[in-house]
Order: sequence, then structure tokens, then C-alpha cells
Amino acid sequence: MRLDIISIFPEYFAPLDVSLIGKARERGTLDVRVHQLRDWAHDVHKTVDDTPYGGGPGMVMKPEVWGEAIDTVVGDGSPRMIVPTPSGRPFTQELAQELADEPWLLFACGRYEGIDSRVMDEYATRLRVDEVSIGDYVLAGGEVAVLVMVEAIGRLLPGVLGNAQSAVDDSFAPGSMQNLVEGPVYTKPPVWRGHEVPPVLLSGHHGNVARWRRDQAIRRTVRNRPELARELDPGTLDKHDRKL
Ligand SMILES: CN1CCC[C@H](Cn2ccc3ccc(-c4n[nH]c(N)c4C#N)cc32)C1
Repeated sequence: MRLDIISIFPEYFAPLDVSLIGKARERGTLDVRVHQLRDWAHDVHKTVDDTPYGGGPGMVMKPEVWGEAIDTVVGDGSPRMIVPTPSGRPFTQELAQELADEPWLLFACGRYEGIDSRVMDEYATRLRVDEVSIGDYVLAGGEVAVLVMVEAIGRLLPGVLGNAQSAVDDSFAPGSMQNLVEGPVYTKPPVWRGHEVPPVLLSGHHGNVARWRRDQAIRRTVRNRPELARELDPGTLDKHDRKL
């Protein structure tokens, strides 16, 4: 997979040189290219923003600069263009999986009050353009959102997670734990400051361990994410769990 990222803060993406994503880049599983938007601003100050039409606070990113940058990066190719914005469609595990199946993604990182909307209109005529939000809070720009999305997408690529870390059992992945949040995890020592590891986890009985883990995930989902719990199949929350 090829990932292109256009931003006025390319240094935000140094974390993509380390850990899972860094190793995937070394192996060639991921080809990440970060571009400085200001390289396509031609005035002496490398200006990328201007005052908003209609008035209002802040500045808006200029369409001309974005157009030259995207034209250069895209060439005659056809990446899927992802534009982080608080008003976008929610970024979910399902969307992460969908994007992980794409051969080429282009992330456009806005700043200020956002990118002139005509940029998205222009490229929607020839590319698939998705405006995406990572959550219901307001960030100062798109860079952090891209880091979140690249990690969530990258870990789903073949070979990125070792067998010990398979994404198959992810909380929100299809399967028995779908739409359940993660349960508690434990490691050695068996007792730490008087806190014991739940005995079932030391039993070696894989069936009991699996049932216990699912029960704990259901309890935590009911407690912390009632909106998810309501979506669970009735069979998931048997009468025992309903009392949770
Ligand atoms: C006051 N204004 C309101 C509009 C956005 C302005 C800052 N900004 C500029 C570009 C940009 C891109 C993404 C996000 C963002 N915020 N929250 C999320 N979940 C996002 C995502 N994905 C925020 C952004 C601040």
C-alpha cells in the first residue's frame, strides 16, 4: 500500500518511522510519502491560507496551493483521497478495514478553519473522496487524525501484526467479539501488591478462559458503552448478563 500525506507540518509524521508502521515501511509493506504543502506556495512567504469569504474567525486554506500539490502527487493515478474533518463520516474499525484494502491512499491534512471546499469538489470529479472524522471533539488540524487512521489501517495489513497480535480478535472486528470492547488483561506475577490474577486465567482450560474473557468484555461494554450493548444480539446478553 502507498500512503501519501500532504501537510504544512510534515514533522508530525515522524512517529510513522517507528514501531509497527516503521517496520512495515522497512519491509516494503507500506510506502509512506509525506509532502510539505508549502512547496506548492510560490510567494515569498509560502502563503497557504487567506481570510474566509462571508467573514468569520480564522483563516481558510487556499484552493490553488492544494490543487497544485494534489495534481503533482496524484499525477494520472487514482488514489482514494481522505480528508480529516470534524464534520466527516465517523472513522470506524469497519472503515479502517475498507481502507486497508485500498492500494493507494492520499491524506489531505487541513489546518486553520479547514481547506476551501472547492478542493474536495474538484477532486471528487475524478477520485473517491471521503471526509472522515476520528471523533466528536475538535482538533487544531488533520495531522493527529491521520496518525490515528494510519495506525488503525496499517495494523490490518498482512504481516504487520505478528501472529501473537492478530487483529482477528480485535474488539470491533467481525467475529465473536465484534462490537464488544476489550476485556481486562493480565501478566506475571500471579499476585501483585495483594491483587490476584483471576484464577480461570491460570487454569489452562481454554474453553473456560474464552467464556470468561467474553463475559468480561460484555460486562465492560454494558458498563462503558451502553449504546454498543443495545446493538448486541439478544442472545449475547443472556438473562445473567442483563442483570449486569
Ligand atoms: C474551530 N475550527 C472548526 C473546524 C476545524 C478547525 C481545525 N481543523 C482544521 C483542519 C482539521 C481537520 C480535522 C479536524 C478534526 N477535529 N476533530 C476531529 N475529529 C477532526 C478530524 N478528523 C480539525 C481540523 C477548527
